Amino acid sequence: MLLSWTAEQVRAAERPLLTAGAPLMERASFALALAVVRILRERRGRVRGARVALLVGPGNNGGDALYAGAFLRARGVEVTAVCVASRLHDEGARALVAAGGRLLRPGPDEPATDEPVADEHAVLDAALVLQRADVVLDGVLGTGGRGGGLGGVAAAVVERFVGLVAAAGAGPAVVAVDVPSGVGVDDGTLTGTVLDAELTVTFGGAKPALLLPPAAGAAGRVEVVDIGLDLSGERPAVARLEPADVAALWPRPGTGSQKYSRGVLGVVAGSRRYPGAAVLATDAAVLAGVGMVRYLGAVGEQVVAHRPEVVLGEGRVQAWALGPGVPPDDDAQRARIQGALAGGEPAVVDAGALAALPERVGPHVVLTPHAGELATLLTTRGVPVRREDVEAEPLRRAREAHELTGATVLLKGHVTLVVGPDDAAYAQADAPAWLATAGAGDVLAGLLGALLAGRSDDVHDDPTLAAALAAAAALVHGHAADEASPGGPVSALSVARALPAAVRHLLADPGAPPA
Ligand SMILES: NC(=O)C1=CN([C@@H]2O[C@H](COP(=O)(O)OP(=O)(O)OC[C@H]3O[C@@H](n4cnc5c(N)ncnc54)[C@H](O)[C@@H]3O)[C@@H](O)[C@H]2O)[C@@H](O)CC1
Ligand SMILES: [K+]
Repeated sequence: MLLSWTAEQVRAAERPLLTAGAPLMERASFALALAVVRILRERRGRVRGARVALLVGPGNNGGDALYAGAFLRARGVEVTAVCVASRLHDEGARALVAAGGRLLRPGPDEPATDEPVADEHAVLDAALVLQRADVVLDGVLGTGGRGGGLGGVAAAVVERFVGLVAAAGAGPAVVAVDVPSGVGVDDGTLTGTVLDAELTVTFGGAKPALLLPPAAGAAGRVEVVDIGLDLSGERPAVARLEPADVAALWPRPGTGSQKYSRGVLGVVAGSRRYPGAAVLATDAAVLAGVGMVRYLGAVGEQVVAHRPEVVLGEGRVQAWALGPGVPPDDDAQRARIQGALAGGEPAVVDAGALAALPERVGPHVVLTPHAGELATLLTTRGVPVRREDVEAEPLRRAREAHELTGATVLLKGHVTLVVGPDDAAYAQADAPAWLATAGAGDVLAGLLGALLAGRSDDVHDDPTLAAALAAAAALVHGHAADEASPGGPVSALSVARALPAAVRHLLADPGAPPA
């Protein structure tokens, strides 16, 4: 499991070590320099003679960059620090200069003030230094950053640099120091000017912004460096499940299992207008390995024609998948959905079922909206927001929906967020971009329903488990898409078809990357 901690949690963990004189910055900057050395070797074969530019802000984040620069000088790298704040980490700057590095000061502003930048030429010179480098280290702001992007000289230099790179069609590798400077470290917001990184080297533990959309998109690959912090007593702010975690969560049949003990999923989905949603949801549930699927709705014939395993009509179930392909004006389905939710079994509430959600439910109910549906849900509950607001602050909005409804909330997106009770938050980045296709959500609803049915008793005992299962479903969904069509276009039906292989691979060798 990849875990992340807030800026404050990391600061608190640093404190006792700093008091005891532990060389945290030395550890951080040495690891940072090694990461740069690896990139230089990959990019140009040798380290000596390479050019590295540092973007340096006023605090310890800049200090990390400056010390890393000094280490790189010792390996024969030409290092120039572009200092974009009036303050500077003095010892770091002295170490760099003593090692033969160069300091460039394009202007006097603080990194995020909106004051106009005086000297266009100095800004261009600084941007050219960055553009001509093999690697740029972004050390303007780290955990001390307040979000909202860069300002002042920092923004001017970064914008100019990005323009030069775009015009040239290629540029240096950008490595973010701890986090991309200017992101909302704890909430993952991404506004204003932020330099996109290819790699983020982060210290002591990942920060939420490195997992959460939209900021995670600016972080690139994330490398966590152990600098000796003890965060074991802290509750992580945001987690990301990895294959081994999913293997541990997945219900496996034993020799004594039969279809009822393995879980029966009730599916209320589809309509004459959208029969495919019922087919996809039931297909995914069957193929995810649930004991049995019961279908309730108007298109049973089509469902059974596609999946003869499905049973039609009412009966006992251990969990529900509700809503795919159900239009808001379908009173019969709406009544079934409300009846299902009143029964208290774990349930997935998707698409058309979101409008039938009672005022309050428990966390055993998992909502699976996309950003637009979450905006509608919040608006109807007195928090008027638009889709763009949800996309800008997905964690905050998913939390609001959890607080307003009581449900576990899975917010679909390129990175899927899951929010549940006790501040649980997961950010799963398993889905290839190709998975943004019609019907993919219906497959996820059936898949998650199967998982809830298989672990229904455990969810009753501990409703907080629903959030972990929802995150696991997001991971399996992404792996199935990769399995169905590695690196290429994928249809929802082929994702469902790939579920058995995806699950089999996860259970057999959870350490292996997806096919
Ligand atoms: N404390 C330590 O010993 C260690 C700190 N580390 C590094 O130190 C970083 C944190 O350092 P700092 O706490 O000095 O903070 P930063 O270096 O992130 O930021 C420096 C200062 O910039 C100012 N600032 C923040 N947002 C601003 C804005 N929007 N406009 C203008 N000014 C703004 C604040 O006064 C802030 O303290 C970490 O991200 C990490 O890179 C690492 O070296 C590990 C050890
Ligand atoms: K940074």
